[in-house]
Amino acid sequence: MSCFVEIDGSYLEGGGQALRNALTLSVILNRPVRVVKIRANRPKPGLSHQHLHGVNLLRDISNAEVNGNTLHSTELTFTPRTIAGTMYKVDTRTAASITLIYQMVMPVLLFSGTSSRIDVTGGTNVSFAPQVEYMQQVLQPNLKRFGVSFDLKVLHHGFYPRGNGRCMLDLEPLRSLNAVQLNDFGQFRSVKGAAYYAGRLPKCIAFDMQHSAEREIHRLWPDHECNIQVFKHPPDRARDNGAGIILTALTSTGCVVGAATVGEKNIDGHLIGSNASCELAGYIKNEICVDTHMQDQLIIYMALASGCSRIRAGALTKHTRTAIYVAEQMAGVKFIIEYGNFGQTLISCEGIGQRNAYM
Ligand SMILES: Nc1ncnc2c1ncn2[C@@H]1O[C@H](COP(=O)(O)OP(=O)(O)OP(=O)(O)O)[C@@H](O)[C@H]1O
Repeated sequence: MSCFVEIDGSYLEGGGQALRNALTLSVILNRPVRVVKIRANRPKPGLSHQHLHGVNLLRDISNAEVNGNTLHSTELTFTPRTIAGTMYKVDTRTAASITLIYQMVMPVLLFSGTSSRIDVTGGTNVSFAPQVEYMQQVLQPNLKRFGVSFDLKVLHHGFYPRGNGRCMLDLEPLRSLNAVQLNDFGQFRSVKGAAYYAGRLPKCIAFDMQHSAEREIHRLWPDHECNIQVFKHPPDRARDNGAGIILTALTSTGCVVGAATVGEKNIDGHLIGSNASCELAGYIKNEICVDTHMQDQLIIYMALASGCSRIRAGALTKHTRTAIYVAEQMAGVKFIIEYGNFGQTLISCEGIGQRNAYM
């Protein structure tokens, strides 16, 4: 009988997330894994640069035996041996998302015996991935509740198609993860945000994003603070053209929900600002504690935590269902979903209480 847990990479979302979560849990739980039909639902299936660099970084961290770690590979086996936290450096030479590489290795390094520093060159603000500012402003406060402490520095911003961004992630290990209760929205307090532009793009793009977003929030909540700063990344910190917006809403109970959009070709600043603010307004109106993108990113932490975590989210995304599928297969946990009004869901899970074997 095979000693590998088999994960179907085509299940539901069928993107890179099943692969990332499967390998991350494989290392933490020391369970060999085989991932088949990798990214089967994407136009170019198999491992792309981002996934391959993530796999190879995890291989180095865990001294794993890996088969199938080549570009476009649709199947791989991964047998981890250890967790070695220290300094690692990755240069993707593309605009591969830096934050998605961090998404893959961060939970693992929490269970190592020492502090780690991961220096990655790639894309800092690219579509279909968390922007670095989202990681700093939304992921960080949410993970803090689990007891996670990290510092993310952006040395250089990098956009599609050239990349050239560079970040440094410093991470402290922990003994175990706390369970979290992220189900009390409390009172909406304020919106903060940043509209940025870089390279040869005109500043009106950022002002359009700012005006549209502020107008929408002020229209709905005229008495609440809404402060969106406009700024240009200086040329020594961002060589190429790029623009985007990051908004966060804060509540009296410490919930932080975010909406972040990166500008693509023919950027319409008004449209970007209004899309991001409408998304954020939806969370505030429906008292959602965990935004659409944070949902799937917290599943792995809930599965590993000591005790029962509960998060109040909006409609479940395919990414979240995929993350739940992988966590249930790999860690033997069970996620319970309760449905409320206005598309709200309460996601709960009794975590396995994973202990750090190196501390
Ligand atoms: N605007 C956004 N803000 C924050 N997080 C985001 C945003 N867009 C996507 N994400 C997150 O990025 C991750 C994307 O996972 P997904 O599997 O789709 O990407 P991927 O690995 O690049 O694979 P693929 O290329 O197969 O789509 C998810 O965790 C998702 O929540």
